[in-house]
Amino acid sequence: MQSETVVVSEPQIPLIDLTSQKLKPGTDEWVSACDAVRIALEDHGGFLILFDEFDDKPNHIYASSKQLFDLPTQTKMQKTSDKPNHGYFGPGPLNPLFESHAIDNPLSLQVCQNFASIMWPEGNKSFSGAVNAYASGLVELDRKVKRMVFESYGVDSEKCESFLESNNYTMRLYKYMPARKEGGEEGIGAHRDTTLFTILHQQMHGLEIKNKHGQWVRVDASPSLFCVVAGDAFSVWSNDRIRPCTHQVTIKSKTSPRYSIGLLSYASRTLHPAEELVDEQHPIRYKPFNHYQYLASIYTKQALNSSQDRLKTYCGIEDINI
Ligand SMILES: O=C(O)CCC(=O)C(=O)O
Ligand SMILES: [Fe+2]
Repeated sequence: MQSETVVVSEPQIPLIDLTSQKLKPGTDEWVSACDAVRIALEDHGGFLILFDEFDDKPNHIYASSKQLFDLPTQTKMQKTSDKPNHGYFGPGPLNPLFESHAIDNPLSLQVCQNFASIMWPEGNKSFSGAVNAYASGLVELDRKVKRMVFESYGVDSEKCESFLESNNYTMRLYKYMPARKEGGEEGIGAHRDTTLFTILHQQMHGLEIKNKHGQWVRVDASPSLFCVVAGDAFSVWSNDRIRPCTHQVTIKSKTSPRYSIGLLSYASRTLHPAEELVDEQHPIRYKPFNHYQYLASIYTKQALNSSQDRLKTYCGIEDINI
């Protein structure tokens, strides 16, 4: 049953219902849903999902997130990462309202506990448990969506499972300070993610995604409403059948901070365009892709100042017919 709290202001982005009692693999409804997911991604690079297998975890995770962001800046900065773009971001001149933490491999309770013990020397079981449980629900959703895309493209399920095994997950917690201007303020500007997929959940509205008509679609907040956006790496796998979705966050509230959560997936092994998606009409578009090398390459000063398409610069193959 569709959750009563869901209101999508401008539903020009497909909304797919993956709530628990529906959609058993093998049924006609399942096959149509797989096609709907693929078409939404091909058309818009993203879509909205209703998913309700979280019980009351959203409240727990947001209470934990608030507790984390309330810590002193010095404490929060103690968490660093060897992986590019996987550390803590404090508010800066470019994004003055935005702050974010990354927890790499949140499916491991040990990792979540290690993170918590950097933030709270005595540990914080409630925090690590909430992050681990919410991440597990999001990973389940991510895998479901990817299986649906593979199935709709007719890619063998063994290949799909092997692809899923090679995905790395990072959970990001976000906080945005209230807007300082009448009419709202940019929380994070228009951008595309570098991931395979990013699954976003928000406690307060603010997320906007650009649909295939170039319109900004506002996504309302609800415990069971998620937004999937494809990132650069999925263009490589899909050989450009699926292009990344541009999105941004606009902060309207002048009183309350906005909290949101992202599950970001990365390829831990070299990624190649799927052979099923390469043919005469769709010549191969990308060379083998190393995700973490790619991240390291695009955050250099030179790359950040370049107007070229960052993915094509890194591993694009020129179309010999042009
Ligand atoms: O806060 C959100 O809803 C989205 C954040 C986002 O798009 C990002 O950090 O890449
Ligand atoms: Fe993003």
